[in-house]
Amino acid sequence: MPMLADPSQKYKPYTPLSLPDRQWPSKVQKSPPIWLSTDLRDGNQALANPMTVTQKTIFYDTLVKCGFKEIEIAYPAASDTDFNFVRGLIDNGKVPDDVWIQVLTPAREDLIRRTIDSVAGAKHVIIHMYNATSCLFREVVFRASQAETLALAVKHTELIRKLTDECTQKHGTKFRYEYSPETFTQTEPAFALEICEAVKKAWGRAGTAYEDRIIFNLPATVEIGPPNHYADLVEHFSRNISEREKIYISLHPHNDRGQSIAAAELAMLAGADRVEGCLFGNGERTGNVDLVNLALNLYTQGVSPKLDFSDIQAVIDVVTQCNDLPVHPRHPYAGELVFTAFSGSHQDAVKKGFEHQRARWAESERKGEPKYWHMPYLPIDPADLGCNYEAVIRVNAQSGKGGIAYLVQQHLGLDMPRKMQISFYNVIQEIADREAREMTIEDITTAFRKTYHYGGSTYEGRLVLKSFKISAESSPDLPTDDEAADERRQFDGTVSVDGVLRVIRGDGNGPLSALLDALRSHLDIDLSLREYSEHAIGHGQDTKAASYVELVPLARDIKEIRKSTESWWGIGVDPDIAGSGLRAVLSAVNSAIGDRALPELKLSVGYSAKTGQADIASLVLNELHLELPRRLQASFFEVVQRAARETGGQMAYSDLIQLFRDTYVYEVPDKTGRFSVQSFKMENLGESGHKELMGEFVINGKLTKVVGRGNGLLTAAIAALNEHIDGKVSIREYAEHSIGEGSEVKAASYVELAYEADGGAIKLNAWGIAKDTDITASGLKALLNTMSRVDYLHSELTQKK
Ligand SMILES: CC(=O)SCCNC(=O)CCNC(=O)[C@H](O)C(C)(C)COP(=O)(O)OP(=O)(O)OC[C@H]1O[C@@H](n2cnc3c(N)ncnc32)[C@H](O)[C@@H]1OP(=O)(O)O
Ligand SMILES: CC(C)C(=O)C(=O)O
Repeated sequence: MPMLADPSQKYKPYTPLSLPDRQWPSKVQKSPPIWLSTDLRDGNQALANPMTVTQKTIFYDTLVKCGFKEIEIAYPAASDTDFNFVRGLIDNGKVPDDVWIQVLTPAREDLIRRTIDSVAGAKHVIIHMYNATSCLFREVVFRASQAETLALAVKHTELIRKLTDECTQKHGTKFRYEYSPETFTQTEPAFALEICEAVKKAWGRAGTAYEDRIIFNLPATVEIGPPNHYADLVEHFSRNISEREKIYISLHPHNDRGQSIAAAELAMLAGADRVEGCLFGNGERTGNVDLVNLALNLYTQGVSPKLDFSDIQAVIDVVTQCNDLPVHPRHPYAGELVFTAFSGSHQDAVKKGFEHQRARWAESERKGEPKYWHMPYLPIDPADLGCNYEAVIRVNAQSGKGGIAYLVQQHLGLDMPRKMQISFYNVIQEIADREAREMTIEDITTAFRKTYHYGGSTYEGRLVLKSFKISAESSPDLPTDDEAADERRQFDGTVSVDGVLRVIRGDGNGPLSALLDALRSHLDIDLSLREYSEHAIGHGQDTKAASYVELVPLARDIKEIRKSTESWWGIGVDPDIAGSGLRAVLSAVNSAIGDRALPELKLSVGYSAKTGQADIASLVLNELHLELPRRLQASFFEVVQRAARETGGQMAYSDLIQLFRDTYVYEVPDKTGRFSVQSFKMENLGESGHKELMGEFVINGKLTKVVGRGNGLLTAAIAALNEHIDGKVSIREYAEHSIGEGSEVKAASYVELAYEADGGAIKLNAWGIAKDTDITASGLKALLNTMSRVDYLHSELTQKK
């Protein structure tokens, strides 16, 4: 049968109440009502599978934990399960002193007696009796007149009064009474008042104290009209019932029209003191009013509801398991999706909202003012309900850059610049579109890591920064009288290129352009810097720098840089700001080069070959793991050039490494045996910070006891050495680094000595190298190795003379 063209022929509208002086529309709710949870009332829960005693107990515990002080725990006469549940709570002392348990009974003597038996011995009990009072029910269900209906209510109220008095005398149980003219909203308002007046009189002991007030519960048993109608009926009742001060007016809205929340809120303004309902709106048919929703509506108006949903998920878990009904994903406050923004514009607003709020709250804190929640699209702070912000922004093909950037910020701590956000958004869009699904946090962070080669060895690109030094010294290749040269920066570093270590160097206006210069000259990578930004991550000692760069194809000038349509973004994080910038450059470079072939490290060098100092240093690094200081690279380069010239051309790679070992007596026996360390020990000399070295060195081939003082090991050793050699040595440069990791780690030391003899007639510089598990020993050995080299060079010089 189709829907009717004229439904007025089938459905009658509600009958409005004439209440021209209604007060409720201009009132504002400033305090919470008394809450009554009716979740545990049998029948009202209307569950296909009523709860077991265990489930009811778990639910009850949750209600107590949330702060309910009045809980309708059963319709005890309905079943043994309910009766036993009530007894169990009482007998096991599970009812806190400040909680009133409520039990429901119809107006039938046998059921009333069993109901009161069920609660005997409890401390605080509300007996709730109901009979239907509307015209429809009177005619159809009870076939009773108004007078008979009233008499039924009065008679059973009197019975309850008698039985509860007896119970109080016998067991000390304190009783309150609640009466419901069921189907109140369909009952003639005057008759509802009349029957309640009669019930009040029959009860006979309503007083003004909380414990003495009679409760008139005015149910919208079936929601038949709009919320304003319910409010009118409640205000009419509230204004006309006698001894209002001895009464709590309670609401019991159902949700047949989907307006139970509005009905409850307006009826509270109309004078109600109390609300009955269920968590998340469970209940007969469309449910009872949702108490969580109502409470949190008050909360977001700045009114404490005196109910605690700080861990709302725990409450949802209990309720869904006990009711075996889900909470809808879009359910106010509780649904899985209610704090979630999928669409780009919402995400953008939320992200901006959080940023704005952070600043606003800092200002409020400074001024000692409240930190008000004021967020686009989020009426409540999810954190107040124990939810984190993880679900606030979820990403699918409809999401925008703002949301994605927010997630990257939340999960990786990285605050991408706006243009990079757009660039990364395109990456995510492409994946979301291709895979036609929601992108998880993991999808997004993994895509970020892969795109920018960020976050550990798994995501490394082809080029990885291993070590670097930025110096302000002007390059030997640059004219030293050029003033600009002094302001320039020089990059010396080691970069792994497709797994092979390369020593590269370059210079520029700053560290980043110096690195780009190095990449250009050593690896034919031609890129220019277009944008750079940075921010700190973390606090105190753990602070790191995050840098972001945008690179474009090599451009001649700023105009060309700006115009470029092609660009690559990179990110770098490092405790050192220069390090983070350099890493960001390499991150972008890795995207720019893709899988393009890069010039390989040349494997043969020679006088005529184009191999430079850095290439030779790279070979030494790959073979011996030694990161030669810049000046040692230059020195060894000269040695190589000379050797190549002497052999008339190219030099094999293995010969070059052997040449290095022999030159610096590195990991080969010193054939002359003229300088070495046999033993040594160091002592601190009081507070001066000076040290004394005592030891046995082989000096000029003789085992010699030595003693020397200095402000460190090397200066003390130099002092000792100078006592036993012709001429004098002093340290020109010292460098060290570790080789390997963990327990395998070793120290490599490099010493450059300046030597002077024959009253200045002989002057020479020499380098020495040593490796040891102990950093002190490696330094000392390097010094003595250098002495061997000095000795060798000296004798070479003397022979020439
Ligand atoms: C609106 C609500 O949610 S009220 C709560 C609903 N919850 C329940 O009903 C709990 C579960 N109910 C039950 O277990 C049973 O109904 C019982 C045990 C209470 C009673 O069972 P029965 O005696 O078999 O009666 P039955 O279930 O048929 O109830 C209908 C009878 O109760 C009468 N009745 C209904 N409501 C009331 C009332 N508030 N006061 C007095 N009598 C009532 C009806 O007029 C009818 O009487 P009749 O048999 O003389 O025509
Ligand atoms: C018993 C009454 C209060 C009831 O549940 C209703 O009318 O919905």
